[in-house]
Amino acid sequence: MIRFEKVTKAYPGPGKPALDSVTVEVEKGEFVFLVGASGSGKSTALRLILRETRPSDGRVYVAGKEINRLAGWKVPRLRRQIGTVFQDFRLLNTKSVGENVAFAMQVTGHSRKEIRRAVPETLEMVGLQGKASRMPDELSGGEQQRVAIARAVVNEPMILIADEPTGNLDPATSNDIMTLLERINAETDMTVVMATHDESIVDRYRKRVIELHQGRLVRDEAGGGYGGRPTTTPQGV
Ligand SMILES: Nc1ncnc2c1ncn2[C@@H]1O[C@H](COP(=O)(O)OP(=O)(O)OP(=O)(O)O)[C@@H](O)[C@H]1O
Repeated sequence: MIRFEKVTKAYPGPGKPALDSVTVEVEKGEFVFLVGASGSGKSTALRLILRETRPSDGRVYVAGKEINRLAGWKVPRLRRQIGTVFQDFRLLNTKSVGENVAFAMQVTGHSRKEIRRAVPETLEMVGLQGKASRMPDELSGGEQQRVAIARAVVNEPMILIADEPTGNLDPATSNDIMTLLERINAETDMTVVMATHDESIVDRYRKRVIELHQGRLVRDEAGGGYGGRPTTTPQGV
């Protein structure tokens, strides 16, 4: 579903590349934690998947397409296949909960009938039934993140990218959000890539762990915890 082949990303200016010859593959339906210290290249990897930036070298494939070769007009179609969730929720604060979720369907050209059906269904799936007319600032952080997740999945993307989704939440609420992400992954077979610093989450949920260190892939371990041992053969080559 996602494949990096010797991907290097160097931003302009001096210093090491943000990603340095990373080769890794994530299959459809997997749930993967992407870990590493601040500056290790996690956000860069996620931005490459979304084609918000392009590799300096190597190839990035998403759903069988090499995204660097994708024509500009096809990028919106690629992005429609990818739902995104962030630490800071990024809701539209002037729109209600229901409108936030509906908006994601409006911009992708769904009919009003489809939207009327899917929005309540999705809000129920994330545990927000009855809250469609609330405004985001009337919700707790955990509830706001549920709205963001509903918005990310309402168009049934193939991939869900979550960049520190529990970063602003207390431990109990973080666990609720993890339970929800796990359920979405299990029930829909959506591929989930979650960048996180949250050691307790990584240790508790025991997913595949991909670890970056200064732009290099140093660990790729099924069911690994946060502090597993780096592999001695970076890139697995
Ligand atoms: N737009 C940019 N221009 C120049 N350098 C950048 C840019 N974005 C990131 N970098 C650099 O690339 C490296 C990797 O950054 P990146 O944001 O991918 O790391 P990260 O692991 O996501 O960090 P964090 O956990 O703090 O979000 C860092 O050295 C960073 O300073």
